[in-house]
Amino acid sequence: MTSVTHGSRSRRLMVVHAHPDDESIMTGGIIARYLAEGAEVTVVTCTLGEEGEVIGDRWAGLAADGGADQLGGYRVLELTRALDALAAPGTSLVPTFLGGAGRWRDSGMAGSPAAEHPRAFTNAAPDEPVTALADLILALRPQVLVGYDPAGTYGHPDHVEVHRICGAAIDEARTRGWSVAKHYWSVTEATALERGLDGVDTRVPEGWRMPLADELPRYPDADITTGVDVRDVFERKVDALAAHATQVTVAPSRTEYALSNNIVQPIHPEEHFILVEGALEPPAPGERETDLFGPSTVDS
Ligand SMILES: CC(=O)N[C@H]1[C@@H](O[C@@H]2[C@H](O)[C@H](O)[C@@H](O)[C@H](O)[C@H]2O)O[C@H](CO)[C@@H](O)[C@@H]1O
Ligand SMILES: [Zn+2]
Repeated sequence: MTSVTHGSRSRRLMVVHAHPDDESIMTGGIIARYLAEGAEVTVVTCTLGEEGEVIGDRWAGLAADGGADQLGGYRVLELTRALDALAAPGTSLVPTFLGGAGRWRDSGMAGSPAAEHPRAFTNAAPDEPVTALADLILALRPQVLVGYDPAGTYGHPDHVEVHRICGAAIDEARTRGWSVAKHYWSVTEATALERGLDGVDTRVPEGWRMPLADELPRYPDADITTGVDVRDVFERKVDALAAHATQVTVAPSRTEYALSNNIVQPIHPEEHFILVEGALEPPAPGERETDLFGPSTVDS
């Protein structure tokens, strides 16, 4: 049966991410905004982030490399805290790990020996994570699914795999009875990046540095189909970033952050997306959607 869903109560959003911290970095605003508007939001995380570097001394001993290899468990706590920060009063949000917590492991940056680990996400049998995600789609029936672009955001192998499994799982779910109405890639808009970095160099926190000219990923403005204003939930997004304290440091200004590489990155008040397929009413050339669900979403 097909019905047109306008009310936010029937809106169901699924965001799919590689590691704990990506959800807040790339989609913290839309998670908080749509939750606050009454939508059901599912944050799928594919690994525990076991291979992350650790900011600061307090938890450095948890790292995989030369440490106790307990960082993954600790990042579950950080993710739980971040999702709490994004959830408006009266709403709740808990982690959903693809395949269950611990099923797949952080593969490390490109070239890392961590990719050889038997549970490494990029070492999985190709169809396993796809079917696991399709199972979640069939169970939760999101009208909108947000994943990553083909480059895997900045080329991280786990991000590239998230891109692959999202497209494949949407296809599999369609054959098994649920059509995701709209599939987006979460990306950074070039102008938003430039605007966010403008003027920051005069107040870069001690030890941080400005990014080199093309160091941070971005897409030309013309490629962006959708921009969602998240200013109303901006402080929640900042608090969620701060919850990932082994991975993210928020600047005193609360308008920039840095990962363990100490490269300044803006915290964006608008989040940008590329609509991949399934648009009921694709935006006219040169125009942009401002709502992932758009004026109406078919809830088939
Ligand atoms: C945002 C993100 O995807 N972080 C990943 C990434 O972490 C980066 C990596 O350690 C890199 O070497 C550092 O320079 C950078 O500062 C880190 O953010 O890769 C990690 C390992 O796979 C992953 O755990 C982390 O979530
Ligand atoms: Zn990541």
